[in-house]
Amino acid sequence: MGRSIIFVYGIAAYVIFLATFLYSIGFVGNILVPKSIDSGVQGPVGVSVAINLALLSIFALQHSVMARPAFKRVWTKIIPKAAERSTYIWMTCAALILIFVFWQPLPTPIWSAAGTFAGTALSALFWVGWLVVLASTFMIDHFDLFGLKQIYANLRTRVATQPEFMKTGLYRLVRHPIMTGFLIAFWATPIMTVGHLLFAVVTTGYIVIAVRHLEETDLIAEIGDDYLAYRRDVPAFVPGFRWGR
Ligand SMILES: C[S@@+](CC[C@H](N)C(=O)[O-])C[C@H]1O[C@@H](n2cnc3c(N)ncnc32)[C@H](O)[C@@H]1O
Repeated sequence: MGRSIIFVYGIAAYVIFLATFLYSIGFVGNILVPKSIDSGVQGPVGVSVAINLALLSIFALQHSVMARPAFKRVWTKIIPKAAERSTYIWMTCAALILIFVFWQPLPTPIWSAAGTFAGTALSALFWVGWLVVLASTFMIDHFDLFGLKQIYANLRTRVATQPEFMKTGLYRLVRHPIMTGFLIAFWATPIMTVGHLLFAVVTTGYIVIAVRHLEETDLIAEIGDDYLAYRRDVPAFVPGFRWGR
């Protein structure tokens, strides 16, 4: 691939990511989008649960495999190194779009606080969650995380520098603020349906397992004692809450 083609490919990945990110907010929050987590007609419960679990598994598999250093080493023998992160973003968006299109609604409410103070507070918390996600991406390295740094450096015949290990800002409070933001956004809803609960439970399980057993294993291998000390001192997801260490 020529440098300009890689650049356009990476910019397109970022644009698609922005659209997918915005759609995710609407999908989880049942806001504005034509197809959301609770919209549509319910089918047989067993079939709906099986389809939804399959969709979430595809996302988890894509995310877990493509982010591993060993996979990247092999993968970048096939595709240009500068396009690796953008390709990861393309595939992440594809997995998310599959969820948006094929998700089966299970709209029976578990709790309903709409129109109450608690409901308003949960709606506000939902937005706080997404804001925490976005802000945290800028605290590590937003442009590296979404491949723009790599494609720009490549365009200028350079190699992008590695992002620094971050321990300040929200990363001083918790080790995984992006995931904390997602957890808040997925659970804070004025109306919790069976489908939404399935989504929240499965994504929470995946986040906890993947972060501890995959991402942190890679970070310890890469950073070593500095990360181990950070892990000792800073909780995983909830500020001041030691259980999440
Ligand atoms: C999707 S981000 C999630 C980061 C973190 N788990 C969170 O929830 O905020 C994954 C990337 O962040 C990087 N990362 C995780 N913790 C970091 C830190 N403290 N400083 C810099 N990069 C970090 C990982 O190496 C990985 O490439």
